Amino acid sequence: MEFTKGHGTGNDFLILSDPDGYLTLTPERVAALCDRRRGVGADGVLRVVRAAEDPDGAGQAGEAEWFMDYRNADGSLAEMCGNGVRVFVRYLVDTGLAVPTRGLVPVATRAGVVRARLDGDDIAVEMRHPRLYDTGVATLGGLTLPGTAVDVGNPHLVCALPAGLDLATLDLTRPPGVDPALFPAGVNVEFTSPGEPVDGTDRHVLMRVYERGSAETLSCGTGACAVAAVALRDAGRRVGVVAVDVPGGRLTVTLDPHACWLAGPALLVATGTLL
Ligand SMILES: N[C@@H](CCC[C@H](N)C(=O)O)C(=O)O
Repeated sequence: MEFTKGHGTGNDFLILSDPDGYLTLTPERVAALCDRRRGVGADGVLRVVRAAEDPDGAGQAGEAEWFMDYRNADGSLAEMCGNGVRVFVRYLVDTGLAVPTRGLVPVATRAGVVRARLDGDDIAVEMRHPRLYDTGVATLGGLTLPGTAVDVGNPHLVCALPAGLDLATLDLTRPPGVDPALFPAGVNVEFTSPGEPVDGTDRHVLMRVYERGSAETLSCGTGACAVAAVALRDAGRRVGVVAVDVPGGRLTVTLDPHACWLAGPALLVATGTLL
């Protein structure tokens, strides 16, 4: 079977084309493919299937031809992946599977239909509006960090570091502790520090993330949306443009009362054959 490798700000994906939905992807198979020593290596798998041919996508087939079947590196399913959608759309357009209509490409996901717009190397996607719904804490080493629970289609806990604690010093080789009663299905945990002002933006945030099902990654698009919403809330705002710097580069999140746009580079880098 052929595969394509792509990434968005270093959040990397193995893309498998399965238009008619014949492929059975077990969690074990996904984990083996994503293994960085024994497999191809990736933070997750994007299976490209016609929405009508997948039970999770069929209800959206009237709005989007293609369904993003996203799996984390450990084989678990996730509802949404912001960088994944952007790379998915790059694949659809580059392979001719989709042609933008009025500049937009719709994609069905487990969190509903989202729409993406192409702009050179960048792809922007209109995500679900982040919903800040609770408070929680993450524990890491000896630290207990208060945070905000945010729903972006998938769950997040955004924790601002206290002044003086350097983001780079966090040990994210192990999962942060969280309250399982607040996050029964697990959670992606973002750690943030304020960044220097960036022209054309209202806020600048530095972020590292420990992703549910994939461990620390170089970037997380839904995480950036969650972080942007919390940064604006903390500034007493509901709308604005936020630059979110992740270890893999920069994402820009634009929030208005009705929409949340996530923008950044999305690139395909290789194709190959699975043996
Ligand atoms: N990296 C993704 C998020 C992928 C899913 C996440 N690990 C989860 O389980 O919710 C992004 O760019 O949003």
